Amino acid sequence: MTPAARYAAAIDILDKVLRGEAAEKALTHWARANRFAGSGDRHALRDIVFDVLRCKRSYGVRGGAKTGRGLVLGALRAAGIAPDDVFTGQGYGPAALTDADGPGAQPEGLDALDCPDWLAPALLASLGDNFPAVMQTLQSRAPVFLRVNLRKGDMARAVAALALDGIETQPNPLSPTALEVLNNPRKVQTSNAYLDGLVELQDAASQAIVDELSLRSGQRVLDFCAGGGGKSLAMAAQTSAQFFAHDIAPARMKDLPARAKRAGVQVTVLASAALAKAEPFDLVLADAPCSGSGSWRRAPEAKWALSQARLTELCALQAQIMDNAAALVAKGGTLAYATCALLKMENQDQITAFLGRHSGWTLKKARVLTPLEGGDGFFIACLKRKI
Ligand SMILES: C[S@@+](CC[C@H](N)C(=O)[O-])C[C@H]1O[C@@H](n2cnc3c(N)ncnc32)[C@H](O)[C@@H]1O
Repeated sequence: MTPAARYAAAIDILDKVLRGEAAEKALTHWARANRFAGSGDRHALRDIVFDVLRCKRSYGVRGGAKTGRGLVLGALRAAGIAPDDVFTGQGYGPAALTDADGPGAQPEGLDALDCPDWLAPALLASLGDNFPAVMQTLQSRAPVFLRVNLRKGDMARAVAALALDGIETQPNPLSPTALEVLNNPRKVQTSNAYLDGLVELQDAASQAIVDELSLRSGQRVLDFCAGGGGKSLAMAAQTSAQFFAHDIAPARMKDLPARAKRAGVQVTVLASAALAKAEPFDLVLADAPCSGSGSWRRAPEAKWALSQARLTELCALQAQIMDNAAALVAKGGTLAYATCALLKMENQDQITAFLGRHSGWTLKKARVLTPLEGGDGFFIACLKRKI
């Protein structure tokens, strides 16, 4: 496909996304209907669509319309690419520009930051002076990070193994196990280091959160909201403890046994009904569902889809999950509450409210990471239950 044809396809896909279809689905449908397109075209198209969605608001202003065509026009203007070179009306490219497309405008204020109006006060209150810089960081693609599985080898071995497959990496200061992928990120999942379980795809801040848990051998550890099991695996790679994974939606954990096998670690999957028999645990991690505001670079549609009603619902669910998880912690044990959210109401305020609801718990430590540190935005707090 020519670059112009890719932009034309992106316009069609973006129009579907604007009508409510999920971007991943729209991209998959497009690929099925256009089997001539190779993987290079599909990847390039995906990059265009997600780059645009991150900056949907500012590109709409630059392009003069909140349509697929307007957004792509805005993206080209923002990147300094002459729109006439793409909107040629030739071959499979988008129709030539007319007066109706208009000159667009320079985005300012919340337009320029790609920040939803209703969320700006809460984000500003949570991020303070960092608000503009964080919002600007969320306009760009996230780096790709790997976690080196110390059960299988050290950092030097992982770097060398990846280099043999043409993947250059460099250690990242967020975690002693984190490597940033510098080139060929799409080769990772077919590399020997990945297939042998020496590395796993995981955001560096997500790894830093696990580093905060001070895991010790012999502990019984429950990942209460395990999802795909990313944090279960990171925890199990750190020490020889007994690791358990649970999620209210067990299907989310379906790949966990195979991933644990590849990583050379043991994680026991527990159904909700089995929790009562398995408790108490020395450490329960509650990596709760949240706004995902710390990972909007990876999932930009979530930024625009979040509503006040959904946020209120999430906050109530987070409080309920903390209460449920706390009931599973042994006396003297730890409840670790984590989110990939930037909002205080999902983070520090939840801890304050928990301590107000429950006596006999103390806050041992808390850490806030924003995308300014390089990885996703994350929050973790460790609460100790009295003996
Ligand atoms: C942020 S995700 C977890 C991500 C995962 N820990 C990881 O590192 O890949 C939150 C998870 O919480 C689960 N969840 C939602 N409500 C829950 C509940 N009441 N109890 C336990 N898990 C719940 C969701 O199904 C979802 O998989």
